[in-house]
Amino acid sequence: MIAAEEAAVTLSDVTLLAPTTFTVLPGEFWCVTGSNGSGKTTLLQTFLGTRSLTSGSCSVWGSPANVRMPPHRRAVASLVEPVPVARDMTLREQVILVAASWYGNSPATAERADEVIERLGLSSLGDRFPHQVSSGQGQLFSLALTLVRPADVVLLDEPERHLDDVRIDMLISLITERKSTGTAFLAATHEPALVDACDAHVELG
Ligand SMILES: Nc1ncnc2c1ncn2[C@@H]1O[C@H](COP(=O)(O)OP(=O)(O)OP(=O)(O)O)[C@@H](O)[C@H]1O
Repeated sequence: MIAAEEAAVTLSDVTLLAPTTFTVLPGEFWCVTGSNGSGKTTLLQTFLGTRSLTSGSCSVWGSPANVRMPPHRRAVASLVEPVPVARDMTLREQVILVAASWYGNSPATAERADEVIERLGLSSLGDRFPHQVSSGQGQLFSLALTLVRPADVVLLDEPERHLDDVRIDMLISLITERKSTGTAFLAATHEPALVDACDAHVELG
């Protein structure tokens, strides 16, 4: 489903991503590991299509990753760059809005959004505004906005950011359930629990 073939990024004489090759199949959860500065975010950006490769290739469903192409944007959900949020809408309203933009505005869509909110432990905070939650709760909100939409591939950059062990377990169980429906996950992480839960990982650096 997603494949890197000798994918590399250099800027002048700086190596952002050394040549990297791997393939993630539908329904697989892969982690990208490696020390700080080893190129994990850069790799996710190349699959997102926001960072150009200097050699090799990164493809989604056999096509080069290109954020300008609607089929690519439809296939790929991501929490790599900060997710834009509205200050004047509650968390629940925003998750429903994203779900409705993909599934249409219906009671079933609201139920779908509520389920993601509940699975990420945010039910009691649904009526709050983004500036009224903690850093970890804000991270869960960003994950809810990312996971509520359909996607063939989900790219996550350090999804464990600000989360405690209980919330990391919640995230793992949501990923595990979603991958069983065929969605592929690629997560850059420093979190051992995520690496333990994944099907395979690629180590950079
Ligand atoms: N715009 C840039 N110009 C030059 N070098 C850059 C630029 N952006 C990133 N780098 C360098 O590219 C390398 C890879 O950065 P990247 O953010 O992909 O690493 P990372 O593995 O995600 O790190 P971390 O674990 O700290 O998040 C780093 O050495 C970084 O300093």
